Amino acid sequence: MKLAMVGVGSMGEALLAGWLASGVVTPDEVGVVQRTAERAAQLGERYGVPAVSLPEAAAAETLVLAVKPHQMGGVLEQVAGSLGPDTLVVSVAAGVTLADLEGALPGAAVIRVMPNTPSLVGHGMAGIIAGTSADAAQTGRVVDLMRAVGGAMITDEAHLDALTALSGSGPAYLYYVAEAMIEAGVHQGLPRAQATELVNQTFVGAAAMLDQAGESATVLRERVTSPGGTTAAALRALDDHGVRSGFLAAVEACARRSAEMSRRD
Ligand SMILES: NC(=O)C1=CN([C@@H]2O[C@H](COP(=O)(O)OP(=O)(O)OC[C@H]3O[C@@H](n4cnc5c(N)ncnc54)[C@H](O)[C@@H]3O)[C@@H](O)[C@H]2O)C=CC1
Ligand SMILES: O=C(O)[C@@H]1CCC=N1
Repeated sequence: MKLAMVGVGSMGEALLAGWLASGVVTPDEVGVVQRTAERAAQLGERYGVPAVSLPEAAAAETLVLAVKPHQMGGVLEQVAGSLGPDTLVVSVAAGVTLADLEGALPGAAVIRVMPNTPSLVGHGMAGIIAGTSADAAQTGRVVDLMRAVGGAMITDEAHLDALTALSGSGPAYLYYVAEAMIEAGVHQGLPRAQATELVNQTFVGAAAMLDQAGESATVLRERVTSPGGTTAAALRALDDHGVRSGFLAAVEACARRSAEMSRRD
């Protein structure tokens, strides 16, 4: 088996669907471990991937662990007993350190990844940290997997809390802003469906500009802001309401929480 996944929830399914859509793996090369037969059947129907046992998964070329952080201890214990000699273990869990993973799986090649859910549509962003026993070819394999569903950045564990606070949790901040803008449009008297279309497409357009226009966010914002015009009035209101410092505080809180989770015992 080329790739097995334990825990196919929000993040696991985003990765699985993205990888299958990209063709980097095919359904016959994949196995999923699920807790309920119902969910396993659903994934089989949706993606054509078979359910496998945990020992079978633990012998795969690449074993992706995508359970919640507090579920990881139990899963690692089970994996340890049947890990294949050449199996590369990839954990996407926040707050489960390389030391935790390598302590539970002595001698195993382990790589930590912090992905995000836009992997589902091929626009993810992932931070990648190789453990002490992972070689360059194994790291390259994970980089290829993550590039198949978006961007990938090799980093070190010291930067992972900050990376989590930007790209790991970041999509939620943008959805939050989108929700607030839609609500504001409704307050202005627009039908909700129209407000939603206007906001969603504005996000798509602004994201494409950040990606493709070759200009910084600052330059792009300045181009929208006519002196003394409507945008300047709006941005002034955002500053008056502390939105910029709200984002600084949010990123700090996220990074702090990520660090706390890594220290739990
Ligand atoms: N949701 C997100 O945007 C991101 C999540 N992550 C990480 O991904 C991991 C999963 O998060 P979510 O997908 O949001 O959680 P989730 O709760 O949606 O998914 C976890 C899945 O694991 C399954 N599971 C639990 N124990 C299992 C076991 N022993 N055997 C087989 N399956 C088992 C659950 O049934 C569930 O489907 C977490 O560690 C999180 O830190 C990382 C980056 C982004
Ligand atoms: O909220 C969380 O803990 C996970 C990790 C990054 C995004 N979601």
